[in-house]
Amino acid sequence: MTSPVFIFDFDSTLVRIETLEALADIALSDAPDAAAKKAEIAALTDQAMTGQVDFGTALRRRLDLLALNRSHVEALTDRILDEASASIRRNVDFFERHAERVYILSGGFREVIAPLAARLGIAADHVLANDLIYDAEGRVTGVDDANPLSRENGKPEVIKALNLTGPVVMVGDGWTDAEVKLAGAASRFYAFTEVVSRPKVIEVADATAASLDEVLFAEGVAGRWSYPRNRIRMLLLENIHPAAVERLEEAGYSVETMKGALDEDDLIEAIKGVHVLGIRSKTNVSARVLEQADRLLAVAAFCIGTNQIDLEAAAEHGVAVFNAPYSNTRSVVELAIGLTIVLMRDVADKSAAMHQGQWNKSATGSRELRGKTLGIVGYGAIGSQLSVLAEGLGMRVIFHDLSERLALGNARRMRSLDALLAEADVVSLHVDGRKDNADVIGAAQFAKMKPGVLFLNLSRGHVVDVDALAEALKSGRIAGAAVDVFPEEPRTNADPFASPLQGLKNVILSPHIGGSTEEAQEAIAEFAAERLLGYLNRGDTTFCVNLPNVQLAEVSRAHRLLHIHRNQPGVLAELNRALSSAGLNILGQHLKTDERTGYVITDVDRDYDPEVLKVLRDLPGTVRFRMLH
Ligand SMILES: NC(=O)c1ccc[n+]([C@@H]2O[C@H](COP(=O)([O-])OP(=O)(O)OC[C@H]3O[C@@H](n4cnc5c(N)ncnc54)[C@H](O)[C@@H]3O)[C@@H](O)[C@H]2O)c1
Ligand SMILES: O=C(O)CC[C@@H](O)C(=O)O
Repeated sequence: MTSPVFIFDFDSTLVRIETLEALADIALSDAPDAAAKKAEIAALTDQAMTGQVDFGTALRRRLDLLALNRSHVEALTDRILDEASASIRRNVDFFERHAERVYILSGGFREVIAPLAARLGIAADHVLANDLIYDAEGRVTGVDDANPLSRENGKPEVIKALNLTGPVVMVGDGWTDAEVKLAGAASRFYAFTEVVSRPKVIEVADATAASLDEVLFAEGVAGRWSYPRNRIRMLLLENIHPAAVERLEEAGYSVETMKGALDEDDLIEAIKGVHVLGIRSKTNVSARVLEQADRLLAVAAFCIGTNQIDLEAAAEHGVAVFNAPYSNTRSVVELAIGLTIVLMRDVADKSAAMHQGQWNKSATGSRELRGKTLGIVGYGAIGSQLSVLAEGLGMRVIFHDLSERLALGNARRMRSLDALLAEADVVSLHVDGRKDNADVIGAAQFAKMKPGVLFLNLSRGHVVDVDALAEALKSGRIAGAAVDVFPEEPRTNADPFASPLQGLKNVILSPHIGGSTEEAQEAIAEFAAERLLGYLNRGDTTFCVNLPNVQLAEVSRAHRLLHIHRNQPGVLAELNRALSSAGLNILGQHLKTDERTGYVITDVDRDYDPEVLKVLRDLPGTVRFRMLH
């Protein structure tokens, strides 16, 4: 089959701007009547692009309004590469590979288009555009009237004159692009809507393309197993920072967001057709949810904790789970320090009293941090940072951890939890949320703490028996507590909150905000979005918490086969036998296993019989098979 000739419009298609509007911003930057002129130019662009004013008239009227000179045009030319539309930037490889069958056809100006054409590997004689005419002082006096592109219906005329052979595919956002198809100069016309969507153009188009990926997919250019990114649906719950949405959309994926968490039944409904789920700590991704998730490839916890996800069930379904293990740790540590000081000075109750009109200036029971012993339970990413900051404030630090951890500074490791509880003036919990950690601190542990101790939990709610904590506070054994996490937490800000700790003296309750700072949320969004992109685009499982971790480079001039299987004997041998009997040329292969799962990544030459893919999908032990190119 002859590969089609692709003809691309420039403005609002290859680039996300309209050239004349961008030139107006530059040329009219100091003009007193700039706003009115720009509005007139934008209206003329729109009228020309929807076919209400003929193109030649609109072009000349806009140039008259602008009073352009060479420096204005050069200023735009200099930055035009930065204006390339997102899906064009993603597919530079397509242009480079097919340059001899790609044309740029534009009512815009050749010199503005030239740098992007060069970047995409498109030869100068494949750039069909208007030529600006300058006077001796470098002022633009108009365009070359002999060029058909300066007139109404110029685009079809220029295409017909090329006498192209084989199918001709026109891609553009405007009416002048639709005219190419309507005049019979193109076999197929895609209304390109990534930058702007014009209903009148869509109406006459053969198909709508929200990105270049859609066009390539429909035309079978990138291989018939490719999948346009905008068809990959991502659902982000729990008010995830917009930086994630921005990054994922920029990469071409379709992202939907919701402010709160969903309960199991609502999540089961919402997850249908979703390829990627983003959550924080309040959405439970249970085995039942995973069972019903018909398209799910990955879950990202935009936080540290992953105890809300059934990691084993996810692995059994070949669903990769990622989190952001470090991005909010500093925020938690700062809050723990702040809360400790506030508890030591009883500031929260004193402040509440003052709001009621009571002045209680007293030093009784107020203490400095300096010289006190902080007992950290769980010396991981957060506990160990807290250790360093607390020592910096003059505290003595002791810690207890189930695993062997390097003691930082002068911190002392305690052999048992009991030994730590017996010595600490402040006990701060930073253990992970594994199920076994339920009620790690209960009545027996409170009884072992020093009388007058302060207690903090910023880890997970189920780790502490809250009724026992309430009793220990009421009895005065514990002088104060700060609790950020609870066994039952409201799913949204609109849901009610209840706890036996409410109303108790010197108790600070916070709504699970240890990691809720702008810095942390933005950093998490960026980190987790990158992990998702790495997995979707490259198969990279670095930081994946339930599949073997493999760090991978971009797929380059190869097809990448990703095979997740149960870790049972013989799968790799079977897989390689299938590849070799299909005559595939293997360019590279990685295998990583954990006790449950095997993950094989195989890069192969592009030429092979697609039937082999069916064999790989059906290999015994296969959990999931995916292909990238
Ligand atoms: N409040 C918040 O907003 C917030 C923010 C971030 C993290 N967190 C929570 O904070 C906790 C700590 O996070 P992290 O990133 O430091 O985790 P981490 O996994 O780096 O460290 C946890 C440490 O606790 C140890 N541990 C586990 N169970 C233990 C036990 N029973 N006794 C002693 N040690 C035990 C582990 O060996 C590990 O070293 C997690 O539960 C996390 O979900 C809360
Ligand atoms: O943002 C959240 O919902 C959870 C924050 C924190 O508990 C975490 O696990 O990182």
